[in-house]
Amino acid sequence: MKLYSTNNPILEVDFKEAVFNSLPQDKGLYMPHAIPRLDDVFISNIGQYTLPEIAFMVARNVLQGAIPDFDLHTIINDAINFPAPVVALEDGSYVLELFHGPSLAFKDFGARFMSRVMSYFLEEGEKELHVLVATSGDTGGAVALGFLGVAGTKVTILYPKGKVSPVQELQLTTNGHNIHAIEVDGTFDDCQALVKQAFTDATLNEKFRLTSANSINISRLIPQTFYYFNAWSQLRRLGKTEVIFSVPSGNFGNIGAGLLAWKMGLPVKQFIAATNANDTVPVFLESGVYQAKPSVQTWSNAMDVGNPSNWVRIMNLFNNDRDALKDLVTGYKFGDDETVSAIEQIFAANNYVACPHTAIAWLGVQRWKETYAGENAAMVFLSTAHPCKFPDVFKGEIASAVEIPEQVKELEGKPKQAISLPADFEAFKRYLLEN
Ligand SMILES: N[C@@H](CCOP(=O)(O)O)C(=O)O
Repeated sequence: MKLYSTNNPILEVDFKEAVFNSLPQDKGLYMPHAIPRLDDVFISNIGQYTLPEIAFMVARNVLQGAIPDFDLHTIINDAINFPAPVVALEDGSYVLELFHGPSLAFKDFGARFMSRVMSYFLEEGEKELHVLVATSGDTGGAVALGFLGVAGTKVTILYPKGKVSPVQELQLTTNGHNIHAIEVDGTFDDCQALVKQAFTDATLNEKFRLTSANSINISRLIPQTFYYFNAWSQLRRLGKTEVIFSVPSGNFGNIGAGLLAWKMGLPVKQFIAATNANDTVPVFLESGVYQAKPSVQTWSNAMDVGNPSNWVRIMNLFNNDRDALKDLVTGYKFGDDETVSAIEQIFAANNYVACPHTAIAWLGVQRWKETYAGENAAMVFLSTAHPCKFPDVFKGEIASAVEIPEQVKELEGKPKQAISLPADFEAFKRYLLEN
């Protein structure tokens, strides 16, 4: 498998180098030179395969031998050891539940696969790997659990102070060992900018072996393709012949993975990129003007991203042709009031509690159905996080209906371990050098 930089199409690095570098020096993002189509027979018969079997076939197809089959099997069976069911709702739509992993968010797919791949590639006696990650809520917890105790790694998580939910904060800050947390007085975009700047800083790169666990790292994105294929497998078993995915979108890694899956031959009729008030992409799709803007805080905090990192990858997949992209991707934006009302409507119609991000994806389905009356495709909205991560959002009987999983109960009372920093690169750099 060879990868290029979105800023330099003739660059060629192998998978291991892309995983450890995270970002090319030219500040582009790595993309595979070839995204081979999966065998048609496999896709036609996908309904007979399990999630780990699908994950293996998909990973092998894209990695092209970068990890030998036996080792890839081991990595996948260890990493993807939780289900991702498609659940039919009373209103005729389907919810793809991606929150059954240890951190209760879809990020477990990427973080667990990535940590095992890095550990596989790390050789004994090599310099410690310093993993930097910015989070607006869910990535941090998944990365913390994915890397906790992984020999030869040290993780630093940056999160925006006061802008993640209390459960998310506990997931990030109570691990100890090789996991360190910094609360940054700023937004997620500030955290992401600090991490990106660290990769281009000569002193830091001399002293540390830095890598990123955000979806800018290609090894985070590949495993997120697995659940799209697995959803299609479940829909085929239900006799469905067409699918539309509505994806709650912030940093655009999730929908980016869906588009990679589509490139590999997954027959998707349409993707809906559903955002909150952080609407950089819907505005671009509508107007052609891409204007990154400071993120604003919403109830769907993990999607509070004003400058989505993966957008460049998505444009690249479509040769920067907005019209071609618009044939497959529709952008919708929804406000907090609509989100809260969607949570109430979903509960009233289905007795189902959706987290705010999930509710936005459901709203995407509703908007599509209003626009295209008589749509026959299965409408699947992605549920990216367990509702218990957002207790402040729910009231009354909805709040009472939220089940609290064991791993959240266990977090109660654990002391927060985080240091505070301003959104200032020199302060961050000093912290890294002194610690
Ligand atoms: N929504 C994310 C933001 C970081 O995105 P990533 O997919 O690049 O890790 C979060 O929950 O932290």
